[in-house]
Amino acid sequence: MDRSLASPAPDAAPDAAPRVRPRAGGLQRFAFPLFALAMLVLPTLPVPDFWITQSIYIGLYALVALGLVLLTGVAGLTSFGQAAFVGVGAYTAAFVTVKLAGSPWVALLLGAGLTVLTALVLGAITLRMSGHYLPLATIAWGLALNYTLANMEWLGKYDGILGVPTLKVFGADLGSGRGLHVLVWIFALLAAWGCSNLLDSRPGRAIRSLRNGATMAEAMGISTFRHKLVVFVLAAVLAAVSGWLFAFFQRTVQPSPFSIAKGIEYLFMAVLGGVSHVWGAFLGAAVVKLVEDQLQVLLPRLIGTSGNFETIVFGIVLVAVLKYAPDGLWTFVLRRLPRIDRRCDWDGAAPLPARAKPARGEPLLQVEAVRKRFGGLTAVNDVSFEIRAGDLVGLIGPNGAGKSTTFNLVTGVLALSGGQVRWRGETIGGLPSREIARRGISRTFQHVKMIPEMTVLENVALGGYLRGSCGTARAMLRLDREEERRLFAEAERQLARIGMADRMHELAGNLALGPQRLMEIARALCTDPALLLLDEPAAGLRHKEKKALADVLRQLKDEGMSLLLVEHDMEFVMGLTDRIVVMEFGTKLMEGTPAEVQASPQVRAAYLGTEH
Ligand SMILES: Nc1ncnc2c1ncn2[C@@H]1O[C@H](COP(=O)(O)OP(=O)(O)OP(=O)(O)O)[C@@H](O)[C@H]1O
Repeated sequence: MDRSLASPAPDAAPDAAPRVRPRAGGLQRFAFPLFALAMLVLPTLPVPDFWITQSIYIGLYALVALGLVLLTGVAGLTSFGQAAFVGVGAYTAAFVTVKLAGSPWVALLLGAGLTVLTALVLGAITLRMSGHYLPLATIAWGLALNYTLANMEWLGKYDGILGVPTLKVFGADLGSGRGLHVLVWIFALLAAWGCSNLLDSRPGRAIRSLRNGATMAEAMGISTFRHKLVVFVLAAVLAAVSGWLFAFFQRTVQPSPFSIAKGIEYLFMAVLGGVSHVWGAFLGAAVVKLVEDQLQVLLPRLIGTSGNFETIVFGIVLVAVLKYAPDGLWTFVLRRLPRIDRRCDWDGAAPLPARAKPARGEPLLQVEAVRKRFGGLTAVNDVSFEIRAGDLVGLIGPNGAGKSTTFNLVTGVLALSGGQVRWRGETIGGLPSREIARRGISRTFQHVKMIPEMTVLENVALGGYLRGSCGTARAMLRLDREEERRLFAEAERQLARIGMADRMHELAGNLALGPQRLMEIARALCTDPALLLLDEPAAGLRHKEKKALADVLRQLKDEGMSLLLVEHDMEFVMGLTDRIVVMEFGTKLMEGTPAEVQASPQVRAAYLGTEH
C-alpha cells in the first residue's frame, strides 16, 4: 500500500502481476460440468425409482430455492410467497393441457407470461416498501392466491385439476419418472448456469449491491428499484417453471403444495443451503427433501403415533442454523474446496466510452441558497457557492456544520428544502442521485459504502455501470464478456491511478479503512466524472498515504478534473485547494483562498468554538 501510494502513477498501465482474479463461483468451472453430467445420466443408471423420484423433487425445489437465493440472499428481499408463483405455473399447465387440451409448451409460455405480469404488478406495489412490509406483503399475496385457487369452481376448488397428461418431447413420452428427470435437471442446471453468470456481470453487481449498498448504487447511476423488480420477476419465473414441471410430475394439481407453509419451506431450503450461494439452493433442497423423508418414517415410529413431527424438527434446525451457521451449509463446503482463480482476460480491451470534458473555467456547479431542514433543525441554511471546471474547492467547517448534508443535497441523496442546484445551466435539484451521476457528478461517502463480499476490482467496476449497457438476459447467457473485459480493464486502470492495482483481487471487506477510501475514489473515477465530490477522503489514512493522495488529487486537477473536497485535515486542505468554503452551524461563514481562510479570525473562532 505504502509503496504504491508513495509513487502514484495516475496514468500508468495496470501492474503486470498478478494476472489472475478470484471469480465468483470459479469452482463451477470443473465441478459444474461433472455435476451436470452426473444428474443427466443418473436415470440411465440402475438407480432405484425411489431415488429418481427424490432427485426430481430436489431439482424442482432447487429451482424455487434458486430464485430465493437471488431474491433474498443476494438482493436482501425476503419472500414467503414463492409457492404461490409455483402454483401459477402448475395451474396454468394443468388448465391448458386438461381443460383446453392445449400444448404443454404453450402452457409454459402462458404460465411464464402470467407470472411475469403478476410479479411486475406485485413488485411495482411492494418493492418500494422497506423493512418488514415486503415480507408481510408476500405473505398476503401467498395467502390470497392460495385461497383463490382453492375457491375457484373452474380450477376444481380443493380437489384441483386431475388427469394432467405426461409431457412429450419430439414425440417421445417423458412419463413421470426417468424421462422427466432429465427435463427437470436440464431446467435446474440451465437456471443455475444462468444465475451464476448473472451474478458475475454488470447487472449482477448491481443486484449484489441491493442488500447493503443501495445509496451507493444509486450514486453510481444504478436504478435499485429496477434491479429489485428484475430479481423479483426472475425468482417468480423460476418458481413458475418449477410449478409447470411439477404438474407433469404429479399429474394432478391441488392448492395445498402452493400454500404459505410451502413458501416458508422453500425459504428454509435456501437459508439452510446458503442463501447467498447458487449451489446452496441445491444443497438446501437436497438436505430438506432427504431428511424430511427419513424423519417422516422415523419420528412416528419413535414417538409411537402418527403426525407431521418433521415440521417441529425443521423449526428447531432453522433456529440453530440462523444462530450457528447463518451463511448456510454451502459455506462449509466452500471452505474445504480450493478456490480457483480466473486469469485476467481484459488486456487489450477497447476503452469504455468517455464523456466530452468541459473546457477549463466553464461554470459547472451552481449551488444557490440551498437549505435542508430535518424536523426543527436547519442543517443547511441558504448556502451558495460555485465550482468551475478545473477548480479544486474545499468545504470545511467544525463538526455538524452541515458539510455532508450539503454534499448530499448536491448529489441528490437528500431532497432540498429550499434553494436550487444547477449543473452546467441545467436545474438538477430534486433529481434522483442516479440521474445526477449520469450528468457527470460522482462522489465518495463519509462512511465508506461498498460491497464487502465483492473484490476491490468488482467494487470499482460498479462505478463503470453507466458506461456499459449489457442487461440481464445477455448476462445470463454470457453474451456480455466483451463489455465485461472493457469494464474490468477500466476498473483496473482507475485502481492503478490511485496506486491500488496490486490489491484488486482482495475482498473489499478485508481492506483497512484507508485503502477502502481510496477504492471509493477509484470507483468514483470509473464513472468518468466531470466533477468529483470527496467526503473526507483523507480520514483514516496515514501521513504517507495522505501525501500520496494529495499527489493523486493534484494530478487529477492537472488533467482537468474539478473537485469538491470535504475534509477535516486542515494541512491537507490548505496545501491542496484553490478556494475554500467555510461552513458553521449550517451557514456559509466565508469563502476565499487558503491564505485568506487561514488569516480569518472568524474561521479561527469557529474552529476554537469562541464567539465572533
Ligand atoms: N438524516 C438526518 N436527520 C436529522 N439530522 C441530521 C441528519 N443528517 C444530519 N443531521 C444533522 O445535521 C447537522 C449537520 O450534519 P452534517 O453531517 O451535514 O455535518 P458535517 O459538517 O458533515 O459534520 P461532520 O464533520 O461531523 O461530519 C448535524 O446537526 C446533524 O446532526
